[in-house]
Amino acid sequence: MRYIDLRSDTVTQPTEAMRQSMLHAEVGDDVYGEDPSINALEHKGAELLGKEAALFVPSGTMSNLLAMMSHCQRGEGAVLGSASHIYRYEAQGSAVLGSVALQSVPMQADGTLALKDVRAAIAPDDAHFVQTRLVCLENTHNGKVLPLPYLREMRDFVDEHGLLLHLDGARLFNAVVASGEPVAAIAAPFDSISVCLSKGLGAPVGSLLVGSHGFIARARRLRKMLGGGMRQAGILAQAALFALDQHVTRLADDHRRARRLAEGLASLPGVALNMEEVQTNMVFLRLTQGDPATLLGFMKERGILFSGYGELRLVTHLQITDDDIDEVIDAFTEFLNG
Ligand SMILES: Cc1ncc(COP(=O)(O)O)c(CN[C@H](C(=O)O)[C@H](C)O)c1O
Repeated sequence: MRYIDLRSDTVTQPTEAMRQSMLHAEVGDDVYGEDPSINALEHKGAELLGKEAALFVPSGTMSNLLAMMSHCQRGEGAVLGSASHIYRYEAQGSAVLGSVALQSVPMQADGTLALKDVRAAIAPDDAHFVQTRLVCLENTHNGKVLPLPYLREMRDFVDEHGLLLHLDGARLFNAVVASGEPVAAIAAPFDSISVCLSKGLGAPVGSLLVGSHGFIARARRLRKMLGGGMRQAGILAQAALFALDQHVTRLADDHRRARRLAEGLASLPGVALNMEEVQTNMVFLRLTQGDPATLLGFMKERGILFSGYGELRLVTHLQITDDDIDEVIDAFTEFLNG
């Protein structure tokens, strides 16, 4: 059975054209630095984001972990949003494996961290406290694009306080397409950026961690220590190169479909949905009538999957079509008009 799978853009599958590209990838042993496709991808990633170097990493979670461990020594602290992926959905790996203290602050409705909250979280220079070293942002956050002026303001803030700045840019290219800003402009304020290739871009595996030569050299050693050294993974890197060439501008289709889905659902009785938050490929909604678990079961019977409890999340992506959007709106209408 083919599902209309709106659980996440992590479910994207390689297209036939991408598979053909993968088939002919040049490969080598990446631990020796000899995989031509991985080297090409890392070079392209660094160049695109305007940084010195990049590292191909098996997952976004590992990419963020390497950033935290490369920036922060054992016992140093990182300030990040309490609803950020690094804080909530990466098993606190930075703390467990990297001994980095995670200093969470509230996230504002638009996905930003209030400077006053970040300032308050910075530990005083006193042996009773950790030494705060890093601030982490997430763009997009729950599908919302962080404004470029805010990113530049945060850069000035961390410079003022002698801190470093990391971006969890799992959906960076969604932010690029939605904002119209060049990727290098969005990346410029950050010391390091993690970019997922396996979400909306449609590669089967992988992320790129981008930063300075020294930072990436440390991250490369830590990746090996964590067992992330890869051999002939150029097959995967070639998919990512294909995605960067062919799947960036089409993210606008995902955004258009998400907006159309949201507009179709927002008008239904029993749905609470904020259209202003539908900025890229994610639609969040709450039911004001009916039980979310009952809805999820009703939808699954009709071959429609999405996630969330309380607040529901529907994510459009490479394999979601215009007809799928119509079908989902019709199914919601049937459920809510009972
Ligand atoms: C902002 C951000 N940063 C990092 C990651 C981790 O990427 P992976 O480790 O899954 O490759 C994710 C994955 N997000 C997944 C999803 O959205 O379905 C789940 C929640 O882990 C993410 O959303």
